[in-house]
Amino acid sequence: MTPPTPPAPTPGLLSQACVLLACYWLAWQGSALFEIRPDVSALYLSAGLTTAAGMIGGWRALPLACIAICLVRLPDLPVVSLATLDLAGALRQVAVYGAAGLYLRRRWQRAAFRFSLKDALHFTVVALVASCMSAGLSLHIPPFDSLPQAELGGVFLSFWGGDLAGMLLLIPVIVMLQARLGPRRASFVRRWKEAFAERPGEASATALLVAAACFTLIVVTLPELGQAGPRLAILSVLPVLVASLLRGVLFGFVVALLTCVIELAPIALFELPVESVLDLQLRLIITTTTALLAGASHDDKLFEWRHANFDLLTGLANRHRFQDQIEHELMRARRHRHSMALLYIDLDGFKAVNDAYGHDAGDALLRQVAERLQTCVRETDTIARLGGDEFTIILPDLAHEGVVERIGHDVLRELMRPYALGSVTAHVSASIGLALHPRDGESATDLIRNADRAMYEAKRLGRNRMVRHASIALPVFTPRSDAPA
Ligand SMILES: Nc1nc2c(ncn2[C@@H]2O[C@H](COP(=O)(O)OP(=O)(O)OP(=O)(O)O)[C@@H](O)[C@H]2O)c(=O)[nH]1
Repeated sequence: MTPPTPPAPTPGLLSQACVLLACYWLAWQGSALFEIRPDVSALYLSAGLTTAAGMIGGWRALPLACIAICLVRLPDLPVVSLATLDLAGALRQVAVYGAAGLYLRRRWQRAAFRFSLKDALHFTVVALVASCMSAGLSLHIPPFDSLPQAELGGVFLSFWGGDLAGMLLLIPVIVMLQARLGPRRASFVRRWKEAFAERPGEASATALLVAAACFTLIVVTLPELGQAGPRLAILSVLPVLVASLLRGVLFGFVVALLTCVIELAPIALFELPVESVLDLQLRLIITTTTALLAGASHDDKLFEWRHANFDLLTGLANRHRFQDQIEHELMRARRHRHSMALLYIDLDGFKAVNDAYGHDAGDALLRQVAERLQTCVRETDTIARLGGDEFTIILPDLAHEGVVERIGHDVLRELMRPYALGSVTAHVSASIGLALHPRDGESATDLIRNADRAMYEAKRLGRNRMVRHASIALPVFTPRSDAPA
């Protein structure tokens, strides 16, 4: 049996506190950079950070967050006001956004790999409600509680807009960084590449995106647009919409962030006048919400398509896609009078790995098998996992049959190499059944059945070998497909 893998060391409280403090300092400075009216920031990143602290660290992180908020604001505020405004402000923030984070915690942990449309909607609504509550509470905190009635609306809106923009900008970034750049990055990149390879029109989509981005730059930065400028700037949401619909949340959000930077940076750098802070905040909110919702609907469709066509463990084609592909390749082979091969691969001794090292180790081995198979064939060949430890390879456009012998040999050699599974090393081999079109089967059904039979013959003969169907002396199923070579 494998010795249990030691748990990954968790960072200590002190280092967590330092990281949190550094994050709050950055968020505070980032928000201050966009303070376009005295005490009114276009976005308040601290709100998003507190929600993220609740989502990632749970309720234990919240007292720490409260202390961090007070500490980072200390140098920027007169000491007298600290006991009232700052502590009360920190408590308000932690109570509302921390609670929102705790509420989102379970959902976020489940949806760590992607924002589904449902999750994106849910998150947007929670952000909206939390920012409304927080802005409402702010009016009861000094010095805002002594403001005249007429000014309360403006204060409420600037708090609400800044907090909501800050949440919508920051939380998805944190969640996506956590989920996507973690240990599964490699498989994510592979899945991403595969998905792109599958989608046609990539070049025109990119051109469309570049055109939309240029349009935004012109709209947002050209002062000649004069009065129409601020109103037209809402069209800067266009590239975000295009990017999100074409490529999903992650890409859409990157474009949204760039768009927000393009909108905010000139204001902050050149101290340009801003007509209405709320307008600007609303644009940021609309931009980020568009990226989330449009991107999530794209990701949902992609997810469904992947589910229907790919094996989620290995990223290879699944049985359904394999069936489509073999029919398609057979049609091509008949039309061009090419021969085609089907390899039916079943691992030898895989159950023992599962039994000895556990299901997770078995899964890791299957993923490595998939990677190794990919090194043995061309990109145009189709590798599928039919289920369990059964794989198939379709080799279309065969120049001559000797190629199959070589590939079969490569596969056997590759799959025999030891598998490093964490702290243990496992060994398996493979039995391969080979059926060639047209000699070993005209139809997909014949070809699959005959390759499967040849694979069982390889097992019977002692495993770790490839057997060609035509070479087996087996009872005849159909006269044509079982004729000896
Ligand atoms: N880890 C893991 N195991 C799986 C998965 N799907 C099926 N299995 C297991 O794979 C094993 C396949 O059984 P067999 O094909 O009989 O295993 P084997 O030891 O290779 O036997 P031979 O094919 O006779 O050499 C079974 O124990 C299944 O429970 C999966 O997705 N992950």
